[in-house]
Amino acid sequence: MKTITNTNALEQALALEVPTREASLRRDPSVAQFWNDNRTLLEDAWAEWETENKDDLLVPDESLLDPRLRKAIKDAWENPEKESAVADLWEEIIPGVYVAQFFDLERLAEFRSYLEDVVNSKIPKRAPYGIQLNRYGMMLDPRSEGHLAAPNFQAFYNEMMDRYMRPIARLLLGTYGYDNQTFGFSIQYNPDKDKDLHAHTDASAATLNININLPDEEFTGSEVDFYDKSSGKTVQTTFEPGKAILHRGNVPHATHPITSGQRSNLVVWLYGDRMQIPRGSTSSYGGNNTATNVVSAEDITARQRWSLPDGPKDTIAPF
Ligand SMILES: O=C(O)CCC(=O)C(=O)O
Ligand SMILES: [Fe+2]
Repeated sequence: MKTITNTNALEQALALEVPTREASLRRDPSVAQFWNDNRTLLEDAWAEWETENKDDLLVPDESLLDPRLRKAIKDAWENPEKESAVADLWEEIIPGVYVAQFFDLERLAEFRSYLEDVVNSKIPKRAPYGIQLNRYGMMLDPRSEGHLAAPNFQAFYNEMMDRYMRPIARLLLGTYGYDNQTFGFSIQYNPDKDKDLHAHTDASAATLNININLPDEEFTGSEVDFYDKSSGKTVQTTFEPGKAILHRGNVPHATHPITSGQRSNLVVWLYGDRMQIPRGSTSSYGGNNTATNVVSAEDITARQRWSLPDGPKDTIAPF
């Protein structure tokens, strides 16, 4: 059997005519069609881009992450009974919302320059338009068309989701049973465009929102409010370089307008098969679900938390 490999996918991808922002915003059927029709071509183009530039491109991996977090995660995978050292790195600011250092500040500039290389590749990428379109963002998960399909990036993304986010969410938020599936995108706020995000909940069991601003990239405004349903209080958080917020998707949150500078974040989600999220969760966008088979968090062992889901990844994308 003859297999056809696309040897000039990169060239072809660069020649594509990308749907306009207007068409994307109005969810014109031609937009989804464009990304679907070109899925394989774009994936091939990313692979070709990576090979062609292998001498200059960073190979992103977990060495970009905070050393203390890395050590605690490594120890917990080796011996799940040591998982409390991971929990100790996260500060709970309200029920269901935690903060920790995620990226290593020493390495963040390298990762940002990698993302700049990604943008400069000019390979068409789809911006996230879940709740509002964020024109400088991109889709990270293979379930989303037009995603950042560079194989080395995908390896890093999977490592982040499988080795870090899922067991941490199980440990802190009790998501076991509702975290097999992954989703992710990046966003960038700036004062002229895409400056805020109105109040919403996520269609996720857990959301990990990681700031990737460099220490000299200051900004004002852009605080994120989280609403604590149990006390009726709102907690205001300000992102710092490399810091991550892990929250239950059902905690209502909203982003204040950014008033100067820019803020860049990676936002990644976990949820269950068929987009299930724990009972009682409702979401203002991206989902259609309520779950049935609630597993009590107390019945889950440390060994179960530090394990990979055995089912396949599905292909349904929230947006
Ligand atoms: O302003 C942001 O960083 C987005 C906040 C958000 O929607 C989230 O963390 O889910
Ligand atoms: Fe959100």
